[in-house]
Amino acid sequence: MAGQLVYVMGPSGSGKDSLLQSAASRKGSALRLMKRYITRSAESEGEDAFSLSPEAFDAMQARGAFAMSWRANGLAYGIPIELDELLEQGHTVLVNGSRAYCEAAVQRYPLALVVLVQVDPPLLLQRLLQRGRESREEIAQRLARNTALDAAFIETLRKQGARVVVVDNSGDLDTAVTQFLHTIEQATTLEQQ
Ligand SMILES: Nc1ncnc2c1ncn2[C@@H]1O[C@H](COP(=O)(O)OP(=O)(O)OP(=O)(O)O)[C@@H](O)[C@H]1O
Ligand SMILES: O=P(O)(O)OC[C@H]1O[C@H](OP(=O)(O)O)[C@H](O)[C@@H]1O
Repeated sequence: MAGQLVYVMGPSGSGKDSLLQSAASRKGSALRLMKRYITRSAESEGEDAFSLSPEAFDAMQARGAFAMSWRANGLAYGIPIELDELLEQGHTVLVNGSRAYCEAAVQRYPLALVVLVQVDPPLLLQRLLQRGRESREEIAQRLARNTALDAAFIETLRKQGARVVVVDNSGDLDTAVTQFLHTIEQATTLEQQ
């Protein structure tokens, strides 16, 4: 595949969606952002995703409509198979991924650039509460997930040969977007050498 997959992951509330939306909409950006299928009601605040029922999700999965899919936080997530077409065409494509699915993603796309978005832990809770998409109990469950998905797994990924970089989003979003874009530019330049 001639294109570059950029697989972005990180704790809930770390700013993956904000970062991806801002990066893809920066003036002159040629980046493509995959719109996800999520079994979440369309009324929920948040990213621009296709919302569907669990039954419809299963049917799509069965007919091979997803390039990648996973379940987390009581929801199912799917990345449309059109991802492969965009990569074949040579595009740089951004995907909002899951840490738990990362190893499988790298197995399927060994040249993927994996970006871990991090935020100082006290800020995470604050941002999730301010966003107000989940109940307090759901937020607590999302934070508890971080203990199991401790950043130590990054080392395991690197040992397996994956390209993993960290972007800190504890400051203002614009700074993180600039760092993110710089990282992608560097990775794609290196790839072409
Ligand atoms: N740098 C930032 N400074 C202040 N607020 C931010 C920053 N980045 C993101 N936010 C806010 O933090 C909240 C969480 O961000 P966002 O929804 O992008 O995170 P996420 O990683 O996509 O979360 P999830 O995985 O749960 O969907 C949002 O309300 C967003 O506006
Ligand atoms: O915890 P891990 O496995 O990294 O990610 C789980 C999933 O949860 C988040 O989605 P959202 O908060 O429902 O939009 C992520 O984007 C990911 O898809």
